[in-house]
Amino acid sequence: MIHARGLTRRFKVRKETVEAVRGLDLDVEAGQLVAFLGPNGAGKSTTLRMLTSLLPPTSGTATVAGHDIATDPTGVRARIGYVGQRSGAGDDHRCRDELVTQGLGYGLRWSEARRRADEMLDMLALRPLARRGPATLSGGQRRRLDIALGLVHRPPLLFLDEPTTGLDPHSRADVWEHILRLRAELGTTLLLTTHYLEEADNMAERVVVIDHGRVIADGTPERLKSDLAGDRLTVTAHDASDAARAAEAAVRMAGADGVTTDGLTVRVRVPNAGAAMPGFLRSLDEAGVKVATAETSRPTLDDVFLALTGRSLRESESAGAAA
Ligand SMILES: Nc1ncnc2c1ncn2[C@@H]1O[C@H](COP(=O)(O)OP(=O)(O)OP(=O)(O)O)[C@@H](O)[C@H]1O
Repeated sequence: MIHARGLTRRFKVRKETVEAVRGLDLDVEAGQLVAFLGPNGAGKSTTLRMLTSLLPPTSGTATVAGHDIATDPTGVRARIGYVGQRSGAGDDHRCRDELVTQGLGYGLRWSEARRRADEMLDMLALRPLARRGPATLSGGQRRRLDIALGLVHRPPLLFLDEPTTGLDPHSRADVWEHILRLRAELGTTLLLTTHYLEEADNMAERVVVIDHGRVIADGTPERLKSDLAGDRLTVTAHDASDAARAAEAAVRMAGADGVTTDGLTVRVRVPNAGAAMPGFLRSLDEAGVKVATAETSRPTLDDVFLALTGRSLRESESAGAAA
């Protein structure tokens, strides 16, 4: 559905050149739900805008839904939906009229445009709001209307740029429920961007991590976490000498990696925490180490980002927000 090679975009800002996307390769098969995850300014939106043919690449090539973004942008646009960060709905028309107008814009006949508009209103639970103007909708309802507008011509591929940013947790869950239902019912291939680690982890079957315009990791959330971050065992020792001996025992443990001590707390990365903990506790007991608490933890996608970049995605986000 998407095949991109060496996709690159530079911007000239005064005398400086910003390399927004650097040599991106990407293949997305039909039916996948792919999340682009990365901090502010990583190049996620720029990539989406190139793949949707809204922005020409500086170099590189891509075919999207079988059409070349450079030589056949019209062919690309007819086969995709794009929901940008800013709402595409105007404020002058009622929701249903917006949808019908959008359908007509895609070359549908009147009767077909009306039928599709009604179908989308039902699918995104907007029917009770059909006669309202977009300006009167809540953030979550408006996002659902944007998604309906992106889907009115039934594209096989839908791009969503931060579909849930700025929404409260309830509305985010609601938008997700609709996205997942659309996918199940229409089989739409979905490529979306998000800042929310938990969303990418829970909802996407494939996460493409982007940083400084490059893909730095690509895989299922489970795979990324086990390959790049690993599970963790954490024990809190009774006193400093116990902590030192616990750290020594951790270093000797088979498969252990990255032992750190913080006061009385010793942390160690292992491939499978559940399997490793009983043996670790036995070795501590044999060494006469007194343990106050012991716990296992699974890594998050933030641990993956940290392992890859040395930065936390959450910290990069707040730094970006403050900038
Ligand atoms: N039109 C433009 N002119 C100049 N620089 C731009 C332009 N569009 C994007 N950039 C720069 O390119 C880089 C990537 O921006 P982009 O919007 O793709 O990032 P992003 O990952 O989508 O970030 P966010 O999560 O904040 O939306 C940033 O440094 C940004 O400032």
